[in-house]
Amino acid sequence: MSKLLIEGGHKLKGKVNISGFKNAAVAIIPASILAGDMCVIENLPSIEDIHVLKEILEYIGAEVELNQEKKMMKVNSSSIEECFAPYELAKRLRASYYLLGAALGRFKKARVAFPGGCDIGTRPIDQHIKGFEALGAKVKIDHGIIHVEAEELKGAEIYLDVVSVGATINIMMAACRAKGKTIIENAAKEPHIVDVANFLNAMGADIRGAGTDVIKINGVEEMKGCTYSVIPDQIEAGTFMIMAAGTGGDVIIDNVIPKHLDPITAKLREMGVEIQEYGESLRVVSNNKFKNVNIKTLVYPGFPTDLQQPISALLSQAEGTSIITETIYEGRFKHVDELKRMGAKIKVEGNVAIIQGVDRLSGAKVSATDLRAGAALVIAGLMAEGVTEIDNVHYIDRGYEAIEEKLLSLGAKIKRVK
Ligand SMILES: CC(=O)N[C@H]1[C@@H](OP(=O)(O)OP(=O)(O)OC[C@H]2O[C@@H](n3ccc(=O)[nH]c3=O)[C@H](O)[C@@H]2O)O[C@H](CO)[C@@H](O)[C@@H]1O
Ligand SMILES: C=C(OP(=O)(O)O)C(=O)O
Repeated sequence: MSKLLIEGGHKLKGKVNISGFKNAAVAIIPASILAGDMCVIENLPSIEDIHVLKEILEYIGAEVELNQEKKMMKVNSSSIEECFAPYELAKRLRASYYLLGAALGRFKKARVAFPGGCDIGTRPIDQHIKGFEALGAKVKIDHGIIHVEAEELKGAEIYLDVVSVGATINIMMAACRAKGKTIIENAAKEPHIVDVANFLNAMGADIRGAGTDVIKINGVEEMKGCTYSVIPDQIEAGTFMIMAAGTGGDVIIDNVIPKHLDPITAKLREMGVEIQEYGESLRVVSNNKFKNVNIKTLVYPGFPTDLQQPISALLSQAEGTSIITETIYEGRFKHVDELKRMGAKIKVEGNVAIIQGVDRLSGAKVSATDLRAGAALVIAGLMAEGVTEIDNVHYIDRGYEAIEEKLLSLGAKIKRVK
């Protein structure tokens, strides 16, 4: 088991390159099986979730070559005959459920055990099921396995009761191979929805409207392989912006799509952080003094829930009282008890965290309870006086490529120990 040791109080300076978007990549890899052909996926982040997906695709019979140096994966899915992802594999990440939509589209059938992912509250899949059923599939849950099967998939109008990233992507994938037109209303608009739709279109799908709340998909008879490059990681970029701010740093966050970062940029500016935008990069300059702000997590283009935990670490050193309202996941405050070990003053009442800023956090032994909780603790460790020791680093490795190397190159004092 690895731990991260961080000596706080060092200003981050320099330039950091943002990797490919985890949440887009983990959908694009399963989506690649829709074609039954060779797909080349570029700009992949080197993170644990990608390795797990490689194992799953190989298990179901695909030929997969992952070139870490080139950040590229080749998937030849022509040899897959059916899709069964057992518990041991499916539970290792959330995105295993994308095999349902992709395999339903291609084979009209799939069996996938319930997915895993971060424990941040209840994560139902009723909207995925509603979408598959609307397309004509029968869905059965038996001994922890989700079975989907259709004689024929037919385009349908589907109104999502809840705006769901996963359900939007899953339905979009299955609908690519349905007969006729599917319309998803109240669809999610996150940047990775657009990226997955662009990838599917590059494979020959006919999807319009991704990025708005109405997505129209005309089913196609055939799809083909393609080469595609994943967009930069909005959440990794936001995390580094917060790290730069929290250390009173001056950092260029390179290889980003600044528009995707607008909700974070706006909040950091409100807190008094200076942010300049240049084409594909942002410069974050901070004087280490932060005004209190209120934040409500919302679907895109609102403030992303995935950055709620990281920014709460920063707010723990802001002037006065800040209030965070978490509207997406009721269990996303597990990091608060860990921040309290470091001297943060935070009270959680239901889905609201009331943060009373303190002058300085102090390094302590803490534990990552999930991916973004881990990121929050790294931020707290960088800001704190003394040494912070973070265990359960495997959560962080699920979603951040080479976090300590990137931080070391910016002047942080961080080391991984076994
Ligand atoms: C791999 C991936 O991309 N993960 C992201 C994805 O997760 P994920 O796709 O699982 O999250 P959803 O967008 O589906 O969930 C949003 C909300 O909808 C609810 N819901 C969802 C599906 C459903 O069938 N029924 C239902 O009620 C969930 O409980 C939650 O409250 O979007 C989340 C919200 O931006 C992010 O935190 C995750 O990082
Ligand atoms: C919650 C997250 O991931 P997942 O949905 O893969 O658990 C995340 O990326 O913050």
